Amino acid sequence: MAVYTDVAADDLAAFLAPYDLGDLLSYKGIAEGVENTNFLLHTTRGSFILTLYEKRVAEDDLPYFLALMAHLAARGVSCPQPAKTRDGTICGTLSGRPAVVINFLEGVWPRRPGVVHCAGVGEALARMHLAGLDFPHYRSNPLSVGGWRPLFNMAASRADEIQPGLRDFIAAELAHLEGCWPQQLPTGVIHADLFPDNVFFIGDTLSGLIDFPFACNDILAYDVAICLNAWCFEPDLAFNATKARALLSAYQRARPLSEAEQAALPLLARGAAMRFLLTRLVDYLDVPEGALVKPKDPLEYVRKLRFQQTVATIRDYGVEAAGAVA
Ligand SMILES: Nc1ncnc2c1ncn2[C@@H]1O[C@H](COP(=O)(O)OP(=O)(O)O)[C@@H](O)[C@H]1O
Ligand SMILES: N[C@@H](CCOP(=O)(O)O)C(=O)O
Repeated sequence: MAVYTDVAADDLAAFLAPYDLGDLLSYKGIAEGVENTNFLLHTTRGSFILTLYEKRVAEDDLPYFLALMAHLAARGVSCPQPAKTRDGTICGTLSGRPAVVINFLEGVWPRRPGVVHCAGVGEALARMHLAGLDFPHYRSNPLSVGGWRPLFNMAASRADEIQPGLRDFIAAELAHLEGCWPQQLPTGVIHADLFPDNVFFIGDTLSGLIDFPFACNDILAYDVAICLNAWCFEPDLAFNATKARALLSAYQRARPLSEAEQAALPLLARGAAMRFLLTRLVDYLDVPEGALVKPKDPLEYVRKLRFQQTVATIRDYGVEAAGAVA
């Protein structure tokens, strides 16, 4: 359960008073997510999600992704919308944290993503990338290649507690990635955390995307690589080429990848695996006292990274190269 910050009922009632969200009937901490504190609110006007932003979200970044959610929704990408107070304010402060109320999105995230879900997320990701092309704001990605060494430095001295040799493994891979990270690929707005728990479905139909605090401007194909890692491995961490084909084909039907993007995909997937390995490692080694959270397993991403190191071309994902989109 991700609840880092407690909220007293009186404080919540005072926080909600300037909104037109009805009277608060109940609220409870949400047993999912690892980054921020989330509560499900029931009011006389319906259900809402209250998010208190924690350590990885700077208050200055909130306007970017709150505006992005409105921009995407206006272009047909289903995602929650922030509630406004009667004077038009979106973000407030609650229990000392920046806090926002968003509407409740119907659907459930797939606990065991199948091929149909991979196709759904591939298409939705491409549509999100296209919808973001005219988004007028810019936020660099603090968790791209330049942000990985500071994370490594935070965890390096204790990495071998998780797995002997992990420190040297990461050090070598990080040096490699820093030396050849691509600079010329198409960029735009990326979600940067589009894992299965951030994509809702009703039946087999995708109903919406949530959780935009990592959204930023970065290499579009890097977002595809994040999804390959998050969606196309089995619980035993075997790579599933059928799922990768479904995800990449659906993506490319909406937004074909250039030859350069296709060629870079294995490298981007190594970087994407490194990014989540590092944040998981840092979080695993430093769970805040009293926090209700189940940290995610860094070793899952060591295994995924080791797989991606064996991939030479997009064909190794079971996908035909440029032009031949299934
Ligand atoms: N708009 C929403 N509608 C319905 N449920 C939501 C919504 N936003 C978040 N949730 C629920 O809260 C959980 C955690 O949200 P998430 O945004 O992933 O957390 P975090 O901020 O920690 O990444 C989700 O898995 C989902 O169950
Ligand atoms: N997706 C990240 C963790 C952050 O995502 P959340 O949506 O679970 O808060 C990971 O798997 O490491």
